Amino acid sequence: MNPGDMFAQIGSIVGSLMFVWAMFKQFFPYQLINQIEKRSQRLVTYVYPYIQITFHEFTGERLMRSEAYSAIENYLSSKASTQAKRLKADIGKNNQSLVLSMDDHEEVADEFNGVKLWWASGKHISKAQSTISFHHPMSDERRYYKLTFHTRNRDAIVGTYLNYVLKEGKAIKVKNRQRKLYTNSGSYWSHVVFEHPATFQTLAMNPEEKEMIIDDLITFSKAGEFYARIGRAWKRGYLLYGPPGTGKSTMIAAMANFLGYDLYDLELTAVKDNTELRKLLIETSSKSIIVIEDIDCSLDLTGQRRKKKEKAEEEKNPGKNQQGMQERDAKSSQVTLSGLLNFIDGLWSACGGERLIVFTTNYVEKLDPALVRKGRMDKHIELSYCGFEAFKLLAKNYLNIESHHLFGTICELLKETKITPAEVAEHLMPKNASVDAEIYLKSLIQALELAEEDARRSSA
Ligand SMILES: Nc1ncnc2c1ncn2[C@@H]1O[C@H](COP(=O)(O)OP(=O)(O)OP(=O)(O)O)[C@@H](O)[C@H]1O
Ligand SMILES: [Mg+2]
Repeated sequence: MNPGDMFAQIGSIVGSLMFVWAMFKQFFPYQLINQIEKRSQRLVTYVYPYIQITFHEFTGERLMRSEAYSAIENYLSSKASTQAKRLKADIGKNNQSLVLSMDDHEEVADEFNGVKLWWASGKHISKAQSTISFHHPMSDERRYYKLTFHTRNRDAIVGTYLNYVLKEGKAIKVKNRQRKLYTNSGSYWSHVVFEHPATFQTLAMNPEEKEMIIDDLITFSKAGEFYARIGRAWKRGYLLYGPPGTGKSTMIAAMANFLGYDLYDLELTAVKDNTELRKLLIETSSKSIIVIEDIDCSLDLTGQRRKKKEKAEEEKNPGKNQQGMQERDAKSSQVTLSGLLNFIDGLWSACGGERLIVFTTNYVEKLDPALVRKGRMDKHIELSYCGFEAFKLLAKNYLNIESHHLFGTICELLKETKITPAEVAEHLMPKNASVDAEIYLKSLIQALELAEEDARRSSA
């Protein structure tokens, strides 16, 4: 008998059995049917030693999309793109790249610590036509993922693997999300899409220092368990200082791009008091960088000290200074830097999730040493005038050259002149279609010579 005939016969036998079973069910008591079904289930488990777990797209409330389902979808997207034959493509949340996922009724295999398992995608189509489905013909399809694995691996899969899948899936989601730049007006955040092109590759600065910062960021972003173990908030403070145009803001954008974090640009002068500040800080999400630019301008950094001094004077000459103090209090924002730092310590310990806080200033010497001591701000980074290494990177980025006979002259001039990367970039910026590097380099040399002469004249 050929296989075709054999299957045809088996098919007809199964068909007749099912018919008999349906008849049987109508005439015999419910308890008996239940018993038979239970036993046959046990027999199937014996012959088919695999466990299946189903993850539905919508759980509980019909319209709540399951978090597990979307994490699995993200997790499987890379596997699907290499294994599945039928894929679905959609534009990602960042609006920039296509995200692939497996189409319905596809299967991909995965391996975890030597255990093999299979993921299959499927969908149920509900027959009931609801009013919703009239407008959204797709809404009656309920998708799901089914995980199949051998019974003997139950502990490894249920215990470790599933957690691993969820964690990975969520991490991929964070990486693919569209990032935002938040700014506050008063005590409300509003946001725009964050699409700053700055990266550490394009940031001109001392290469070793850059490497150190990148290492620091990587260590921080992976240290969740460490911070939890030592019982501290998962946060890190940076103070970026240096003259205008040395790349402080650019570095913040590069940090956000590198870590895939959102940016919160906190304008402290718009914040009325500490209560508003607390509200704003509580509303920041995890995986974000809170930026406070020019702290020396936005806060009365020496406020507490001055008040102490005035208080002492007030005690000496009662009545004399009172009016002045009240006026100043009313005028300036009531937010203090120490208040801010205390909030951050207290609040974020309770919120969880990683956050960076970055302060920038042009005048580091103006800051109260007690407030910027290590521990409060973990890392102080100086961004300074353009050195030769930084210049070479700018020349490569702007003019696409790695060496030139004028580099020697520029190297010498840079040693004696203070010029910011922003100014150098200005000279190297292509101004017309012809990209003759020499013209731009000569213009830079001219500017450097002028600056050098100025410096010599003013010191004389
Ligand atoms: N280190 C750098 N590497 C590459 N480009 C830079 C660098 N520094 C400055 N630039 C260029 O100069 C412009 C101004 O830099 P940026 O705004 O980062 O300076 P800043 O230090 O934040 O200045 P400010 O103190 O005035 O806020 C940037 O758009 C960038 O193109
Ligand atoms: Mg800036």
